[in-house]
Amino acid sequence: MNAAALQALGLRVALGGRPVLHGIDLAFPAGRWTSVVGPNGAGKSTLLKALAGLLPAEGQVALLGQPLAAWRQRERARRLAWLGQGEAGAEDLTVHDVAMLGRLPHQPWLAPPGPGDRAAVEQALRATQAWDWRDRPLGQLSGGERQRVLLARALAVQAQVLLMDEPLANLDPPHQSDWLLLVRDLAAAGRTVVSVLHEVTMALQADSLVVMAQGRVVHQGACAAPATHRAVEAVFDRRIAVHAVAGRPVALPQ
Ligand SMILES: Nc1ncnc2c1ncn2[C@@H]1O[C@H](COP(=O)(O)OP(=O)(O)OP(=O)(O)O)[C@@H](O)[C@H]1O
Repeated sequence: MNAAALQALGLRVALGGRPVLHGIDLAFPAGRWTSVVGPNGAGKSTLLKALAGLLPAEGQVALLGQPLAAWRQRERARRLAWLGQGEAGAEDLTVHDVAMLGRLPHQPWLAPPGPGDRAAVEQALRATQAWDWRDRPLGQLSGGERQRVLLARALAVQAQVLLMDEPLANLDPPHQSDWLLLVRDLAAAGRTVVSVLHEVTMALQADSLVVMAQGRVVHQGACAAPATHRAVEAVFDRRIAVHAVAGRPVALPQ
């Protein structure tokens, strides 16, 4: 049994005076990729932000066995990488400099990047096939190209835990496949990945699935388990059905 790399206990969040998460208990084991699915407004992004400590929340989040609040900020930033949804800013920075932002938690205050930082950035940009644009400003890239740079920034952190909100946004099918291979490699190397995905078929390629509705977890289980497939169909009002194609679960519209 794997120890939980990230854990939520009784997690509650209110936004604009309205409860959005109603007491979430979840454990994300080390070396596993978990996807989170559910209808619009279910609270998936809010959950991910609360797990990253980006929102005020009641209850507890533990990262690698320590409460989130007990970590020093830089130490925490080395261990938990974040890829948000539709992130703006840094338009004038080059692709290389954007990816280098992922190394900030590793660098002494005001020190220039060292060889280890440059190697991590090159590796991350090559992994997302963004290395060739390293001198271009972020603001000149297409939506999918930009997403690959932001993914590289998250990879460059080399964190034990990666949280990604809609990482496939704007990615074409080959780069979605690349992302899948990348995430599997990360999990095989002992990292913990949690991704919020609208692409249910992609989500079902994970190790385990969290199904959310109305601010609650309605199911958590292995992606291969028939009970998980039934929970996915139910949460989307049976407008999709999960079938096995070439031995893998695939969600098709009804
Ligand atoms: N700043 C806010 N103030 C008030 N309510 C908010 C705020 N942000 C989000 N909400 C509400 O919280 C609920 C959960 O939002 P969240 O973005 O977590 O859902 P989601 O499952 O990620 O949705 P989607 O699939 O549409 O991205 C929604 O009902 C949303 O309207």
